[in-house]
Amino acid sequence: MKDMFFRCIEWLVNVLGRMGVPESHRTLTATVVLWSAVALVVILSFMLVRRLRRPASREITDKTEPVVEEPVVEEPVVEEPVVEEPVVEEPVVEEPVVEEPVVEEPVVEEPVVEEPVVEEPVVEEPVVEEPVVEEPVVEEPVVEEPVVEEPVVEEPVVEEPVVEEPVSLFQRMRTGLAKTQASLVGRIDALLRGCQGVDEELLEELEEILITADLGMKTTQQLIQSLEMRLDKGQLNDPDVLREALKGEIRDRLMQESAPLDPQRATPFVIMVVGVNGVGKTTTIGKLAHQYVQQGKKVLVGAGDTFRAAAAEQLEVWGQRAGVEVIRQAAGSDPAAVAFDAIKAAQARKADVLLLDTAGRLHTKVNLMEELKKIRRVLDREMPGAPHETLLVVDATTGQNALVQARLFQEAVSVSGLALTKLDGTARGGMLVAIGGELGLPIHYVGIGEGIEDLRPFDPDLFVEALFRQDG
Ligand SMILES: Nc1nc2c(ncn2[C@@H]2O[C@H](COP(=O)(O)OP(=O)(O)OP(=O)(O)O)[C@@H](O)[C@H]2O)c(=O)[nH]1
Repeated sequence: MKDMFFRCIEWLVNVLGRMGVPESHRTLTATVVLWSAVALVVILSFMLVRRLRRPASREITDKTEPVVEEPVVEEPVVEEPVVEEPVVEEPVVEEPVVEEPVVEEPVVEEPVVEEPVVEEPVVEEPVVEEPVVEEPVVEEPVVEEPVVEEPVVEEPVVEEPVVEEPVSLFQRMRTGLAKTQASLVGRIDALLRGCQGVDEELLEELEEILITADLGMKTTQQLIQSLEMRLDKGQLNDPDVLREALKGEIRDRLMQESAPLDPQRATPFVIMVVGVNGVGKTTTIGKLAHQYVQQGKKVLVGAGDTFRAAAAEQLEVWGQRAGVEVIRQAAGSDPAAVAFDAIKAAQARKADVLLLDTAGRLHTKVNLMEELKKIRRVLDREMPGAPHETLLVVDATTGQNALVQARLFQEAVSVSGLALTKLDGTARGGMLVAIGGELGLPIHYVGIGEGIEDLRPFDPDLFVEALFRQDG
């Protein structure tokens, strides 16, 4: 065996020599080749043996009959005693290994030629994004069912005619005259209540009540004299008759003097408005302007109160409310000059009515009265007969002082009529009768509030009824 091995080596060395392998490498190469061949033979043999053995085993497997699993009858397991046989260990005869001398030949390392790695370019296929085809959302139309509103059958509101006048005016008068009613009529009723008849003594007590209720001395005496005459004639035998007679006398006094303003008398119809500070002149002019505009008249307003700075502005406000033009000059200018401008403008613009405001500073009454006289002269010069009305505005809550004021203005500018303001307040109705009785002046208007509509023609009947009302 050994010889055969060395002979093979020799043979291989020769073959390698013929192949041109250098001598120094031949033996080693031959040894390696031979051992490799031996190893290859051994491996092939082993594989051949395994291949030959496999079919037999497969056949056995194929021929295996199906296992019929019989019911397992579990018999009692009789455990037999395990007789452990003694293991006879055979002596291992180790053959002596003959180590052959290893001839180490220098290893010639062949240069490793590394082949260049050719990296194939990665061709990135373009990602073709398929377009997302969004299916259109077909919104189904919301079919709103029509709300069938049942027709609201509004029953016709049958507005009953509200008879505002004279009811509301009467109510306001009643409220405004409550104080007078208590101090005058209330006391008269208390006096007459227990009386069986009417005599001089009763009339004297009545006289006292009238004087203290703002009717003034002169008016009171006139009234008592008239009642005494009736008593003498035997017409006053009952307290109720006396009450009705007094009521009639007061109404007559108010009625006698009352006369409506008549703007038809002249064009322009000039109304000069006078009165002391704060009685309601400007407000009354605004309300009057509104009334005339409502009647379809062309109205102009002259701001003759140049003394109080804010007076003209206040009048402008009322002018705007009523929709009329206001003729004015700077504060402090001559009121007569304003009167001149105003009447000229009224004539030029063919106004139907000219309302002229004036100052009301009573503390400089001499100057005031002179000023008012001058205004009158200017107006009369520009339009003979003007002013056609000189309206004295009196605050109904003033009492006896109103009578004093009225006398003053009457003397200076010959007042032709009255406008009684604030009758919706705590008016002193007795004073009204006094002014009418003593000065013989008609009461044209009453103011029953601060609104533009709150000016009413004076109605003596209504006034007396409100004053002499009996509660309950
Ligand atoms: N309750 C009530 N108030 C009134 C009435 N008339 C006027 N007034 C108020 O009285 C106040 C004075 O009114 P004005 O019109 O400014 O008085 P005036 O006389 O012009 O005053 P001067 O410009 O200072 O001279 C205001 O507050 C008005 O609103 C009325 O009839 N009833």
